[in-house]
Parts: sequence; C-alpha cells; structure tokens
Amino acid sequence: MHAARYVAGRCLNLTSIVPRRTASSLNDNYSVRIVEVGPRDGLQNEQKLLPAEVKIELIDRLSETGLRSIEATSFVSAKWVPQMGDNAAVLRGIRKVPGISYPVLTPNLKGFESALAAGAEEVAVFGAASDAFSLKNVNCTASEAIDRFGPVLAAAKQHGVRVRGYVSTIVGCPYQGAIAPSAVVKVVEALHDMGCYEISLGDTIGVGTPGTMRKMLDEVTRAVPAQQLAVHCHDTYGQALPNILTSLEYGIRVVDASVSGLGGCPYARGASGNAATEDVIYMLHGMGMSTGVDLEKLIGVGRYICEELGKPSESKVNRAWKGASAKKS
Ligand SMILES: CC(C)(COP(=O)([O-])OP(=O)([O-])OC[C@H]1O[C@@H](n2cnc3c(N)ncnc32)[C@H](O)[C@@H]1OP(=O)([O-])[O-])[C@@H](O)C(=O)NCCC(=O)NCCSC(=O)C[C@@](C)(O)CC(=O)[O-]
Repeated sequence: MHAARYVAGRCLNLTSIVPRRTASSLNDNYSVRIVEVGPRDGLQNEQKLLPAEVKIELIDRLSETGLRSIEATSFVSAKWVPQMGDNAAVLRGIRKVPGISYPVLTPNLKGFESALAAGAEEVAVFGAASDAFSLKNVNCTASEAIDRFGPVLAAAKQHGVRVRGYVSTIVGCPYQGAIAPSAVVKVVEALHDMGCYEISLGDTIGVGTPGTMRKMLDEVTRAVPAQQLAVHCHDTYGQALPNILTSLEYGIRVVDASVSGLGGCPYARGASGNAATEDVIYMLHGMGMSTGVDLEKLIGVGRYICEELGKPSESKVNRAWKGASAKKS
C-alpha cells in the first residue's frame, strides 16, 4: 500500500520519511542528529538554581548516551539569566568526549570572548523573526541583533570556532502574534550568508502546527537547503512531535530536544519546555530511523535531573518506561 495521505489539500508522502529497510542498512537519510539542549534551554528557565556540579554531572551523563551535540550553557548576562551565571565553571568542568560537540550561546562579542576563554569550540548566535520578542530577549531589534553577530562570526572564523544560528518565533511570537514566513526567511538567509553552518528554527512558544510549519518550511527550504537546517520545537500545545515529523518530510535531519522536556525561554511568556528528547528518540527509532542514542541510558539521565530539580519528567516515554534508574549505572 502506498503510504500517502492528503493533508490540507497537500500530499504528505510518508514513504519519503519512513524507511522500509532495516536499521542496519540505513543510510544518512535515515539518521537524525539530536542536539540536546537540556543543560541550556532546559535549565535557563528553572526556578531552582542548580549548582554547577549538578549541571556538570548532567552533561557528563548525557555524554554517555550516544548524543553527539550537547548545548552546555550560555554566555549571556547573569543579570538577565542568573541560571546561566556559572557558564565558565560549567564549560570548564565537563569531561569533553572526543566526537561530541558542546556548543554554547553567545549573543555578542563579549559573550563570544568569554566563551572562547572558557574553552568553547562551538558557539550559537540567536536571532528572531519578531522585533517584539528580540527586544525582550536581547534588548535590540531583530536586525540590530544580526549586526551584533558580524563580529562574533569574524572572531569565530579567526579562532576556528564553529557557529550555529537560531531563529526564534518562526511561526508565532508571544508579543506580536502570527509571524509571516518571509520574516523567517530574511533572518535564516542572513545567518546563512554570515557563515552559520546550521540554522535551527525555533518555535519558541510551541504554537506551531504541521499546517503553519509547512507554510514556513515551504519558503525557508527554498532559501536554504534542508541539510543546513534544524528544528527546535517547544511543546506548549502538544504539537512538538507532529511538527518534528513535518520537518523530516522536508528533509531536515537535525532535531533539537531537551531531556525530560525541560525548558522554555525566560523572555517568551507562556512558553513550556522543548520536545522531550526521550519522546523524540522513541518516535524516531520506532520509525526505523537511527540516532545513535541509547534510550534507556537517556531515560536514566532524565530521571537524575528531575530528581535534582524535585519535579516529575515531562517526557511521556520517561514516565511510561519501566526499569531505568536515576542512579549512575
Ligand atoms: C544580550 C544581552 C547581554 C544584552 O543586554 P544589554 O543590557 O542590552 O547589553 P549592553 O551591551 O548594554 O551591556 C549591559 C551590561 O551587560 C553586560 N553584558 C553584555 N553582554 C554580555 C554577555 N554576553 N555576557 C555577560 N555580560 C554581558 C555588559 O558588560 C554590561 O555590564 P555592566 O557594565 O552593566 O556591568 C542581554 O539582553 C542578555 O543577556 N539577554 C539574555 C538572552 C537570553 O539568554 N535569552 C534566552 C536564550 S534565547 C532562547 O531561549 C531561544 C532559543 C535559542 O532557545 C530558541 C527558541 O526557543 O526559539
């Protein structure tokens, strides 16, 4: 049977994303890289301030799960985001495993210089498709934020540091409402032209649906190849997994996720956590796609950090899973 469906008048060809081959014969098109953002996006929004030692333990445990990208912290102002005030201690304290990248957020040259001094080998600049959000988040308009990235990209090139880019509010803004795809394209193109090797499309407040994601991706993938894009879907309205599935349909193979669904942005009113990494991995493996991540180990890490935070996991898979322990194996 041909696995095609008509969704909102458009043919969604499931065979294009669901491999028929066995996992052992999967090629790159069936492999997804997960960017684990829990230690940064997850913890930046938690009321409880965790000591650097716990954050280091979290990242070290994540490094044992098969993840290849773990966003470690952010070099932003501690007055704005006190949860990330121990950035240098965290980045210096983690056990860096060869083959794993530990990117950190840097909004400007000052952040980049501090990150570099603490040993960063990859950074991320973060822009937005909405001026109202950008003003709340980084105290300048979306285009002024892009201007600040120029010196960061230049310095990064000089020091051989890789730069990832983010675009927030790709379908909706908490202050401005719906966002036009053309506004997203503008920022994606700017980051791409500046030299970001990958651009992550952030549904910051989790309002997107497969319908609005498609409208945005139709235009964005015409401007920049899907191979250089990632998605970053918050789960406020329970749409993160369908939105990620939609992005796979467009050929996107990099997905940001947060262990146990931790997170949110302190400057995006009402935003809940990211897609839980455990749930994303469960879905992808169930589709026959490979991630290289050991789900059971990851569930143990999710339980560890939730115990430290004193709250239940937001991951449905983690809650349903029997057997994994929060204690280190
Ligand atoms: C960007 C700034 C710093 C501008 O803040 P500002 O006040 O406009 O900066 P300024 O240049 O006027 O400097 C003011 C003070 O901040 C200092 N400063 C200046 N830069 C830095 C820096 N890098 N690190 C540390 N300190 C810094 C600077 O030295 C000075 O210190 P003072 O002289 O008053 O003592 C501020 O707005 C800020 O830190 N914002 C926090 C943004 C943030 O972390 N947001 C959350 C992450 S984004 C997100 O979650 C979305 C994402 C990526 O996940 C994707 C998605 O979901 O959509």
